[in-house]
Amino acid sequence: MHVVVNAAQSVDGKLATRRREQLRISGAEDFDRVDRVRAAADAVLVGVGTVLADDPHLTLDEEDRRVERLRNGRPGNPARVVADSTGRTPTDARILDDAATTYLLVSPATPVERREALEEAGAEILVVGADESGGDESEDHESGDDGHVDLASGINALAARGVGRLMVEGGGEVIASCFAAGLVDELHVYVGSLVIGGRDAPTLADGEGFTESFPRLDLVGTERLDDGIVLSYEVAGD
Ligand SMILES: NC(=O)C1=CN([C@@H]2O[C@H](COP(=O)(O)OP(=O)(O)OC[C@H]3O[C@@H](n4cnc5c(N)ncnc54)[C@H](O)[C@@H]3O)[C@@H](O)[C@H]2O)C=CC1
Ligand SMILES: Nc1nc(O)c(N)c(N[C@@H]2O[C@H](COP(=O)(O)O)[C@@H](O)[C@H]2O)n1
Repeated sequence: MHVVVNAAQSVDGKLATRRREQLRISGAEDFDRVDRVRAAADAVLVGVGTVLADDPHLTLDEEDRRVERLRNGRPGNPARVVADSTGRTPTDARILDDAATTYLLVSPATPVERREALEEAGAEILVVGADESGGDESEDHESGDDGHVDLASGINALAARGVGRLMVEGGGEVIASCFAAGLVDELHVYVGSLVIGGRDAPTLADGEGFTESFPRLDLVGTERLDDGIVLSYEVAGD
């Protein structure tokens, strides 16, 4: 599995405001680049925090790209995936419409009735184990969260369904977990020319943070878009 993380942040590393409301950090040129990255992916993954905050659709904006995928025997849109330990995705979330397959990675703690309601709403439920290493409930900022799914197992389940290239769009908790589990191959960060500030605002990699064995990156590209810059990295080998 090849995992590509993409996010837009302010100069001070924030993905959104402390109110966790969606914020336009980049502009039209960068959204077109994001659409290209999505078009190359078999699936796009976000955390349920992003679903609750942004209600994203996670489909392609450009019809030409959808047509090209169909011509190549692929679904018009990449599949959508939510890391959603206890099935908190609302049944009327935009990602549950029929524009693409939507997988919810839930833990065994998700009640059966909740799983059935989400399936009824259009989701394919993949039950994967809980992450033993992360997800300290006591530190989970007012999220009502109760544990994290094991993303490595989730990725294996996706691979078994034909996903070979996964784009991770956020938010900060899920990106941190991907790095902590050593799953990331590429990182693309759009740095917008603004300061958001706020110690409680989400950053590119939240979670517990590293005190050693920091993920090291090789800077492989820079591109000026809109009024900001895209930094492209590959994750360095050992
Ligand atoms: N600027 C950007 O590019 C983006 C910004 N955002 C912003 O990020 C914020 C949402 O980010 P977060 O609150 O960090 O939520 P998140 O989207 O990272 O979701 C975290 C939640 O996912 C669930 N989860 C299940 N398994 C997990 C695992 N293994 N690791 C981590 N989480 C797991 C937990 O319930 C956890 O609370 C919103 O304000 C949104 O607007 C989100 C995506 C992109
Ligand atoms: N790349 C990027 N630039 C910004 O300025 C942003 N605010 C975001 N946010 C994320 O993009 C997703 C929106 O998806 P849809 O347009 O609904 O398909 C969502 O995950 C936002 O958090 N990204």
